[in-house]
Amino acid sequence: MLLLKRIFAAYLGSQVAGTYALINSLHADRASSTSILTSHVEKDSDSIIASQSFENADDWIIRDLDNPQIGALENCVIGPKNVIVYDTTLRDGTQGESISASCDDKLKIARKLASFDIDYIEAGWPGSNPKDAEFFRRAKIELDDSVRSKLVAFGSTRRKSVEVEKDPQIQALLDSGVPTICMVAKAHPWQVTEILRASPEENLKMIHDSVSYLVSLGKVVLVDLEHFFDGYKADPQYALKCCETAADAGASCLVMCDTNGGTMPWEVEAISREMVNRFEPLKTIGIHAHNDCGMAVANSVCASNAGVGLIQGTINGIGERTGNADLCSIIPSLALHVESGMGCKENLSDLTKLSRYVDEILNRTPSNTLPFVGTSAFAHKGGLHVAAMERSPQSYQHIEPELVGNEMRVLVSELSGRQNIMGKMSELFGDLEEELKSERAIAILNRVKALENQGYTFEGAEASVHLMILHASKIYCPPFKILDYSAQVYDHNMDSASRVVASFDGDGTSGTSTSRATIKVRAIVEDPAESSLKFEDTLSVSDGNGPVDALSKALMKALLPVHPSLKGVELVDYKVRILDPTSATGAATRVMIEFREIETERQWTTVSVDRNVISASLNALVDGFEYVLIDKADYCVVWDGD
Ligand SMILES: CC(=O)SCCNC(=O)CCNC(=O)[C@H](O)C(C)(C)COP(=O)(O)OP(=O)(O)OC[C@H]1O[C@@H](n2cnc3c(N)ncnc32)[C@H](O)[C@@H]1OP(=O)(O)O
Ligand SMILES: CC(C)C(=O)C(=O)O
Repeated sequence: MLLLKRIFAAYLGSQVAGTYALINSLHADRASSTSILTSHVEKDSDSIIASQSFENADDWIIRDLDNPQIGALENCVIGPKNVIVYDTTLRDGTQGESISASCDDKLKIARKLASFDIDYIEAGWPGSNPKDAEFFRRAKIELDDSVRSKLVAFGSTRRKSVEVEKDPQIQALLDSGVPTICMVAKAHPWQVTEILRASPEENLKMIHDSVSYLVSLGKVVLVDLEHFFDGYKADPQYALKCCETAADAGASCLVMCDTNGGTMPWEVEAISREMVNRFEPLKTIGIHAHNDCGMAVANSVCASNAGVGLIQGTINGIGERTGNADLCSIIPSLALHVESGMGCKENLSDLTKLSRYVDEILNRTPSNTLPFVGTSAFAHKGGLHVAAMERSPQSYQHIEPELVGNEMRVLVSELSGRQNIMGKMSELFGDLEEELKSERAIAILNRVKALENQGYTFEGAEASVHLMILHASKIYCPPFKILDYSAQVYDHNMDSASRVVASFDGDGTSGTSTSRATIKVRAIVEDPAESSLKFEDTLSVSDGNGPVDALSKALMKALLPVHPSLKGVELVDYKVRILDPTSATGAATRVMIEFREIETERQWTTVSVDRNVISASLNALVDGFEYVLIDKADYCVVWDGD
């Protein structure tokens, strides 16, 4: 107790009353957050005493949490067990190829990140373009004040021959109006002399002037030390000098950047440990890793293991070149495998939604293979895997998918075993007699393997697998079937504008081809007079942009009077793949069609293979319509013999 009093007295000295954290500086102890005591103290008051005893006075350091000029990031609890999550999707993420976000998009993503409780959201470079400046103007009004996340404006140190007060880019950072600023500074002597074309001393002055100016105006400043790891390896003294200059000027956090993404995890861990020993806990140490060697997540996790307190990254790993460290991997890895503390940990089950939302807003096709959040992250294909999963889900999963809001899936393909099919049968029919299930599963499995050998692929077409299982059951009756069909294409002007040569010798008119399809459908309908079901045949004709479009419309026209709910079904994708290109126009084609039901947003895909692309397309269309009707038809009839 006496010791504690002495430490506070020694450290507070001339300080004013305020909130202080007492932190054990022995890094080995950092894993335990009990080594940290935060206390509101009155100067010279005895009330600071906590009912804990402290063994070794020299191991304790006081951090002033009210004064950003001295302190590290506010309320940050450091150590491998606690991490501050810093998102740069809206800044470095948008530096990725083909990624562009409007101001509205950025606001939507910022709101989503805030609802996930990300600690810091780096939202853009206001000195770079009007859109980013507008973002900060609108964010002040449109982002809810109650969100815990802090918005960060990004910029660089002042230009080499410009006074800091007159640097327009620094002014834009101030104009952003946010209290937290992150600025990039060079930390590699070669980069300074060759790229900035400044002297090493000039660079230090640029860092000092820029940080101290912003801090003097009350800003909390993080410094992103560009090329830090390469700089540290080339000239550790200079890299550390850059850090010390930033720290002395009042920066709260020093972020080590692996800008070129070429540093290995063991190097990151060793250098991070040096930095933590030197600067923590008075300053927070952070990491910003790029993925050029595919090491960005590993590097970030290793840095955390060395005691780094802040990790920068982006959602889905988007960013310059091969991207940034993916927060969708780092957050769950640290939360679930390292058991680190994080502000957003409670929202972990929303992670998959967050990942897909960001892709949707940025108009990107989500990558299936993303760890934790991809649709394949918990998809099981190999027969042995699926059989083992049936006995215990732990056999081939590192976590329960629900923890990150994802789901387990079983794929059916030529690599399946009985269990892949039996699982699907249980989903469809509930409890079936085990022997019957196993017998049928083998028959279905053999058919799957034979069809995949012909070019079918079932793992992306679960609706077709579902139908195959139903059709194998003696009691299933499809709600309709096609009795016959024909499709024609008619063109009376081959010089129309749709030919590439039309601009030379055509008459410039638009395409003149017409496609027409005729289809005869037998559907099961209710007979109100008899209170029973009966078959009804309909012949329908439709024109379309091409023969497949005409067939799709004719089929819809025949089915709608019987099944009005089909009105809400649309085709969202139609893929054709030639399976044996050497057969040229006579090649077998695989058609995959993706459907969507607007009301429920349910999506499903069907597959068919045929040497005739029209037949393959019609079969996939029929399967798609049949699949959606299964849930809606509550009857079960056997066809009358034919
Ligand atoms: C590692 C990173 O990802 S850092 C972030 C990178 N992001 C971006 O560049 C996106 C936003 N950038 C932009 O909009 C523009 O590049 C701007 C507005 C910042 C600057 O545009 P311009 O004034 O036309 O400069 P330009 O893009 O050619 O950059 C080169 C200048 O920046 C200076 N510069 C580069 N890094 C720094 C730095 N850390 N501190 C100060 N100046 C720097 C260079 O010395 C050079 O100036 P000089 O010609 O006087 O020597
Ligand atoms: C500005 C910093 C953080 C950066 O993007 C990098 O060094 O890669």
